Amino acid sequence: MSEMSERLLRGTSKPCGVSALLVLEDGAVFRGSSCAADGEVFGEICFNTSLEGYLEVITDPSYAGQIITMTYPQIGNYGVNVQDAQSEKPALRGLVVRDLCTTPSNWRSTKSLPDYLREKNVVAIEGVDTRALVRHVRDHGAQRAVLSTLDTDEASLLAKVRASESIVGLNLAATVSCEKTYEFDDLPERQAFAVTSAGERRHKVVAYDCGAKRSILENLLRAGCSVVAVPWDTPAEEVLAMDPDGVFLSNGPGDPEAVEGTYTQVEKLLGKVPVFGICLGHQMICKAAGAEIEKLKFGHRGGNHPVMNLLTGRVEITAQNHGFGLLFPSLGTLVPELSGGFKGHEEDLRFWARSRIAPVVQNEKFGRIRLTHVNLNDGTAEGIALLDIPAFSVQYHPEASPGPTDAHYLFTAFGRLMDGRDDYLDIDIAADRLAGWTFGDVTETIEVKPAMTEGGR
Ligand SMILES: NC(=O)CC[C@H](N)C(=O)O
Repeated sequence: MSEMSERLLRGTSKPCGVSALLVLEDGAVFRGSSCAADGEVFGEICFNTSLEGYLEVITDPSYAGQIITMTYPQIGNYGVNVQDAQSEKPALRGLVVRDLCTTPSNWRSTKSLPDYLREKNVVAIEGVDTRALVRHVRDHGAQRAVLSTLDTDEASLLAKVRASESIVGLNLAATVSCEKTYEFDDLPERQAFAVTSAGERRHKVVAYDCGAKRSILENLLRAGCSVVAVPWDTPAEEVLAMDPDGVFLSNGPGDPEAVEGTYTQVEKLLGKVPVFGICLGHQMICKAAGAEIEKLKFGHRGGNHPVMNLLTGRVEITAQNHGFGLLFPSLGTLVPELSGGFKGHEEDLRFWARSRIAPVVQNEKFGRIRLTHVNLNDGTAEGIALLDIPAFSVQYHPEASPGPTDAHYLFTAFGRLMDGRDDYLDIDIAADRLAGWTFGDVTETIEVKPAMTEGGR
């Protein structure tokens, strides 16, 4: 066979590296070559369908405890721009790709992705049939996995993975939270935003950092907040003593049940100060309200998840990264007069999207809670708003990074909530975006720069 046809068969133009093995707990084996640091790592296998934004994914602290598979076949093409990183140190356990690019081309790139991964000691495998792997995970569900460049014996790795720790029940947020309280005041100029500087500081926000992506904190600055980040288990009394206008609950990794140190504090904060939660932060509000959280079969991770905003009927294309989700009926009993006359819960929440109704439940602790957002792919809950208390949250990522920016209006909404407005979620999403994410009331005209995607790519 010619060298070229061999390359075509392997789907990569690089010589084979050290052999590496990915073994799942159900016995599935995927062979490939080591393409970054050497080692043996254990974690939950998951996949992300984003077409770009690999550095943001790799550095998102929410991936602690997980081995990520990127479904896009070539990863690393535009190299590494450290400004895109969401944290200093990747928290993921390992990376699986079809083909890792060693010769990037982009004016913003300072190094290749394999060099960055080696520098950060991330174990990675390439040459894997990622389509087969993703189909396997979709059919058989998320599970424990081991990725090794040291041991290439399938039986030995299978025994090790079966003896490894599951992320269910583990408090991973504690491992990526900040150690002490700090002020976040760092807004690098990004090409993608018409608004490159922090807004006028109108609100003081205390942010629970359970592994916050920096772009979320940056967006709070753009939205006119000053931001003080506190560790995941900071007592509510300490937070209230700082006299904030609002409390933000960040994203974070792992099983929300295990993050009791946060949600028990959130329970005390709700009703005393406006609260906004994203992803794990959303789950913390749900847990504080006594709701049940389910583990999804294989999670939502990618940049094109359609979500309907039930208040407006508009569909947002959203960035997502979660493996657990709210069971909406567990929040309380349906209030028929606020739910289009319907008396019973629907398991598939797309029923409400089809009916164009944003149903309301009566929660034992916090009164009326409205379902505001529904995932149109699988009918799971994506957002809630408390009606008797100033608080709302979404399961997806309005900050994107990476992903579409349709949901940036939620940062505007948080500002309006802190202003005491009842109509805080009543925002013309398109106008909000076109204003270049001014995060204020969209009355002034602002020059919109042509690059409208995160990172200017
Ligand atoms: N990005 C996040 O905050 C993830 C939330 C949670 N750890 C989950 O996987 O469901």
